[in-house]
Amino acid sequence: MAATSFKLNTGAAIPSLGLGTWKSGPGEVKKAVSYALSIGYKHIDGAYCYANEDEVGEGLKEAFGNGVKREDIFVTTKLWCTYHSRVEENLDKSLKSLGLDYVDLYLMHWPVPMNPNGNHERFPTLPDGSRDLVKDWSHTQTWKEMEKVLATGKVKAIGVCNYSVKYLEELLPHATVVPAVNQIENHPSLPQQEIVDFCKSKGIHITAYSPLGSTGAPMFSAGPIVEVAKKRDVSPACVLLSYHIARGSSVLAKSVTESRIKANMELIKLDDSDMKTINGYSEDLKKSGKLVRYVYPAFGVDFGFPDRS
Ligand SMILES: NC(=O)C1=CN([C@@H]2O[C@H](COP(=O)(O)OP(=O)(O)OC[C@H]3O[C@@H](n4cnc5c(N)ncnc54)[C@H](OP(=O)(O)O)[C@@H]3O)[C@@H](O)[C@H]2O)C=CC1
Ligand SMILES: O=C[C@H](O)[C@@H](O)[C@@H](O)[C@H](O)C(=O)O
Repeated sequence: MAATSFKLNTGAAIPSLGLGTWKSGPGEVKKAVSYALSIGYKHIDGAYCYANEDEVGEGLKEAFGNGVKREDIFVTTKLWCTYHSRVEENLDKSLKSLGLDYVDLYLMHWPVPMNPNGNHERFPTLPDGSRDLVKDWSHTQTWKEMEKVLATGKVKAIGVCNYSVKYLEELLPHATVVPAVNQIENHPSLPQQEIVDFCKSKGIHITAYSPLGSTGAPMFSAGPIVEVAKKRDVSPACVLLSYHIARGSSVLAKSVTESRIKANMELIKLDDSDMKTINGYSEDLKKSGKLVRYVYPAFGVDFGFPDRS
């Protein structure tokens, strides 16, 4: 059986599988959250930036009304870029929307501060259309603010997203608290082995996002995924999600479709031969410079990922 949870450096357990909520639209996400929790999901991943936390909160409320206990589930949300110097303020907004008094994990969404007083609350731009970034505030300062909210008890653990080895090497000398999690894009077309290994060596747990290749699940048709799925008599989704559990990572899958939310709960223990097939595919893409990164927002910043500057 595949592991159902992993231990964080805080001592808490993070469930292996979480329901993603990015791009889960109005009228969809309440139902998705409530349904997922009713069939046994234990982890909901949200973010202030997704602009749907009110409805995620309605889904949580419905689930609690149906007997799900707060202490039995794990809720993650994220600090948005326009709030890097106002961490507690952004956290309080998320908690209010979610209807919670704490989250289990609070993540810095991207290591890039954006103008808190710009022309848009979430996505401020300059006259040339580029993102309005703050140049005199560093992500290491943001981390110190994240550490402060840990002391309030409103978050049980803090972590980061979208951190390359380069950015982690900048952060760690300033950190009193080592991030519990680094949430990164991860799938066989973007294995990010160097970050996975680095995080392991520092006790930072990896959570994989966009495991299906994000919108439309394009990873389903990758040859070796289909091959392993046929061999194991499971779906491509099952292979793509189970791949992370085999690597010691947790994984987030987004869906607003009940049948898919349910299907994505099927996780198996991939064996060495399955992993060899998948890793061979990743190696070939790496050698030929064909790794695929589906999520790379237009910050105009080099995040230090070897596949993309
Ligand atoms: N920290 C960060 O910067 C980021 C975090 N994330 C988090 O990770 C989560 C997952 O990543 P995301 O990018 O959403 O993409 P996923 O890789 O989870 O793919 C989601 C897409 O796959 C479809 N899908 C899901 N399950 C199935 C299935 N069994 N069969 C067929 N299609 C399926 C969904 O369709 P449908 O919904 O229509 O059913 C949707 O179009 C996010 O929702 C978010 O919570 C994601 C990106 C960045
Ligand atoms: O979590 C999902 C992604 O990181 C998403 O929040 C960003 O891609 C955002 O839409 C942006 O454009 O910066």
